[in-house]
Amino acid sequence: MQENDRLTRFIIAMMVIVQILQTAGLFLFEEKRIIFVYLLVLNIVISILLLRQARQNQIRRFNFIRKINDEAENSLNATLDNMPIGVIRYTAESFEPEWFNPYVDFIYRGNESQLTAKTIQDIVVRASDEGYLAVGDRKYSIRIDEEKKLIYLAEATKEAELRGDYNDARAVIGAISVDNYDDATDLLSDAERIKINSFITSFLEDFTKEKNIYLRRLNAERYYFFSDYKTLSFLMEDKFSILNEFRTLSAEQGSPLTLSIGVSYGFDDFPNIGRVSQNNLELAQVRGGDQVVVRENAQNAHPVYFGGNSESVSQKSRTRARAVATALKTIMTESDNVFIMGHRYPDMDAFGAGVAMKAFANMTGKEAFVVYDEEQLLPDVSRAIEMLNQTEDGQSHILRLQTAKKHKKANSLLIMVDHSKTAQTLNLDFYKSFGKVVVIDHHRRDEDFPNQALLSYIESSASSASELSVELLQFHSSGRRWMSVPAASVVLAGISMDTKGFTKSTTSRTFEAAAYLRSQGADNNLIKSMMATDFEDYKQVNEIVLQAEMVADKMVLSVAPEDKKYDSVTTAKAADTLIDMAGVQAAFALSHHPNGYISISARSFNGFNVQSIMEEMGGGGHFNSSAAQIYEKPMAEVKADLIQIIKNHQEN
Ligand SMILES: Nc1ncnc2c1ncn2[C@@H]1O[C@H](COP(=O)(O)O[C@H]2[C@@H](O)[C@H](n3cnc4c(N)ncnc43)O[C@@H]2COP(=O)(O)O)[C@@H](O)[C@H]1O
Ligand SMILES: [Mn+2]
Repeated sequence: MQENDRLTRFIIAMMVIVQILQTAGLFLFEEKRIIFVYLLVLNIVISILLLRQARQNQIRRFNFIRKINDEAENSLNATLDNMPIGVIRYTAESFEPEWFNPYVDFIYRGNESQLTAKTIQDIVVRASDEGYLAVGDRKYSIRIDEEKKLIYLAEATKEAELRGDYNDARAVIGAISVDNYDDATDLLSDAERIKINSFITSFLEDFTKEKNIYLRRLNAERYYFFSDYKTLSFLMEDKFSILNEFRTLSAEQGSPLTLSIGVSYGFDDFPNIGRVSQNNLELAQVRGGDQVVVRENAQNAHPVYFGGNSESVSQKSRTRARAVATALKTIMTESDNVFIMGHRYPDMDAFGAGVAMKAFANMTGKEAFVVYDEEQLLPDVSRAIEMLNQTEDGQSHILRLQTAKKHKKANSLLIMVDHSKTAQTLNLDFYKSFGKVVVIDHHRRDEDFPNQALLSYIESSASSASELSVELLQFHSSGRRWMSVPAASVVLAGISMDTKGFTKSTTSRTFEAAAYLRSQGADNNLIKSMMATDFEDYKQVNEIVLQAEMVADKMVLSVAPEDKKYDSVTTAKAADTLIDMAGVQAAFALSHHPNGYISISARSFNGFNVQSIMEEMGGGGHFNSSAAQIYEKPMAEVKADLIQIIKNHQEN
């Protein structure tokens, strides 16, 4: 601005001088030639002066801009050097640090962690999770300039603490149920019952008091608690060791009590947090009890399981069976007809439960059909169908899928037996065509549960789905005998298969169900001929058994010859055979299945949990009898993975 003023003033002064000199020239010189020369010289001098002045101005301006630039650069460097924000530039491909300011040095000075490509990759990942970078006891917020590959780190220890406090303050509601309370106290004297009640109450009160948790007793077997997420995270880190303590102490008291706990948490909507905790409790119970299920009150939140380290305790209560039988009668009465379907490749238990539920529907006055698929028939079930087909009722009501579809009406009811995962159902399209579904199962409930289920009777402590179905039959008010001798025999064969001839997973209820079926005419000879093993099948089972090797302490594993394929029953029978051998606590049989996957059957006894091992392999099942199907992996890799998981379980 000053430069411009100076130039303007200089030009005005020059013009005034030129004007004066020209006027003076005109008066002084008379001859035109002299005047011309005079004016020419004057113009040249003036132009030279003007040009000099303009040049000087330009130099001055350049110097001024350079000075400003130098000052700006110095102050930027000073800012980068001194500002309390870390700036890191990294390479696009390898995340190597390329340049960083002194504050980054300050962040890492005296700390074990160093700025490496790995650290930078972690920082970039954390930034997308809206997380903080922790270095020593300080935390830094992260901003990333993706385009310029720049990371900005600003001290945010306080902010992170506040955010942590905010999350830690989330409300937690829990529901606790004492498993097996009715059965454990049924035959006790009043004094003994009071002793057990006082043990439960004082155990839970001591525990919650120590952890600063609010506890409320609803009745002898049901409690609720209220806390915050900080306390819950301690309990989760501790893997809810309260389960083990309670189980051990109650065993010392002489009663087989365990706890099931459902927990949920969130910021608001307390009624829903309470509802989710209640659902989680039910999930813990149907998974077999002695466990905790934690799930946040948020859409798509997944449940986290703790415990489940003891075999299912008998939780079935007659009250529940009666209530389910009553509700089922109502649902059936409101339906046009009833279809019953087992899992894929239904076994004798699935088929037996189907036959029993058909009898239940008939007792309710409804027509019912047991559905099978010719492409998915096991030999024993095939023999059972043949036997039932010899009766007129069997011919018309044990139906192939295609025929069953013709009988289906808009208001038909589907009963899923011996499974609760939709992915395992005999035919997914047929299942999807029903608006009303009831589930009767003895497997632990998991995700992939039918969302149109009106009612479920799931008891993982029951020996079989056939046992559960018979229990419902017993609570049907109609006293008439509804089952033919072959039908009662098929149902008893179902219980017999899942209990390996009444030698495993039996309770007094199993024998009550068997006695009921005998009273309906179940015939041992029919059962034996249905369940007989073919000679060829027997040889195949032995082929697998002969490959057995001990892979860890009391752990036997057998891989079937790889050039042959075996159905899942053969593999299951091989595992059944191996678990009966002396010194074996868990047995695993692996084979190539005709459907292209590798099937694993796992069996155990004496408190070893094969369910969690199979869950890690992507399958599931029961504590003592589980399986998995592995796709697109070579046998050697599946075997190595399995051995590693077995060893990890043994170490823990
Ligand atoms: N992917 C899975 N997810 C969850 N649970 C699974 C999965 N795959 C299997 N399971 C369950 O695991 C157990 C054990 O299965 P398994 O295949 O090893 O054994 C079942 C049958 O193959 C077997 N079986 C059928 N007929 C006979 C027979 N005549 N003799 C001997 N064994 C036979 O018995 C098991 C049936 O068990 P159930 O369905 O629980 O009644 C199993 O629970 C799968 O559902
Ligand atoms: Mn079963």
